[in-house]
Amino acid sequence: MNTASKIMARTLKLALIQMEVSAVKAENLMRAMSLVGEAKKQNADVVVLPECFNSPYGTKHFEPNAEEVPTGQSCTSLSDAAKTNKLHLIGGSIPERLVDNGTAKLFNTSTVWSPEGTLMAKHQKVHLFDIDIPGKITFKESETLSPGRGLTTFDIGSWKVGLGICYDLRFNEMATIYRKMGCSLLLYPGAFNMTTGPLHWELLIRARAVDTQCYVAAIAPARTKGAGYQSYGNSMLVDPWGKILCRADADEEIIYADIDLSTVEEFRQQIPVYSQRRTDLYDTVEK
Ligand SMILES: NC(=O)CC(=O)C(=O)O
Repeated sequence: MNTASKIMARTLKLALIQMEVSAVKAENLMRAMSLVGEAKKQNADVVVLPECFNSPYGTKHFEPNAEEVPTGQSCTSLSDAAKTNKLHLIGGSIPERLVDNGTAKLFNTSTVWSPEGTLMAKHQKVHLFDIDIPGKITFKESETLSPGRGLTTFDIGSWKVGLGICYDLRFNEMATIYRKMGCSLLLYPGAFNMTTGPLHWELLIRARAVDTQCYVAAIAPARTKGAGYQSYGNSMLVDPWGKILCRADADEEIIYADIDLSTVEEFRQQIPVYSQRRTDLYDTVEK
């Protein structure tokens, strides 16, 4: 996109990077930067990395890999990659260390970078992944992480984008509020697992798309043999009709799709559920 079309862009080419993540941060950063370069060669306008792209996903990995935003090593690499390739880059997520009232806290944080390499937005995972399915998976992000306190939107061309991280995808109220704020695209870097992923991942992504009449993308790490947490993978982008436009399997892959604001507008006109809501009978938070 040149500067004029950047301001007005109604169509965008998205690249979702389902990358392999190892225990070596420097290796992950180099791999991510090289994959962003590859997406640029395919003319992507917006590139999205997965949740925890700089270190394995797991409570014991958060503290040793945590960095300050935006001064840490991972943010520096993301800023450079966005600037070098002149594209919008959503940096999946990283463990963020933030000193709050003299106390150091950790967050699961996604950063958004402009084609000039500046930080446009940051989202701290709002809903922490605390679940207990006996014999299958017990995970308690709240043992090490603090929950984010706000919702996050940003603009690319004519698009307002709403950002969430993984477990945030399960909360339809959050997506509904993004719709009320004017979003047409929702992005969820996320790492579902082999218990919840097969049944819920696609279902939730398509449900959020149809509920909000937005494009919805979810971007996972690739599944890595021997990793403590097995990512379901299956990154995908779904249109407002609920149709899957592109989908990865379990391995490392970049998937691409073009999105068009006219599709959002037409669908919203054809099935005008938003204006048909009976807010006299029920409502979520009004914006
Ligand atoms: N990892 C998550 O945050 C969420 C997840 O795996 C699930 O909801 O299932």
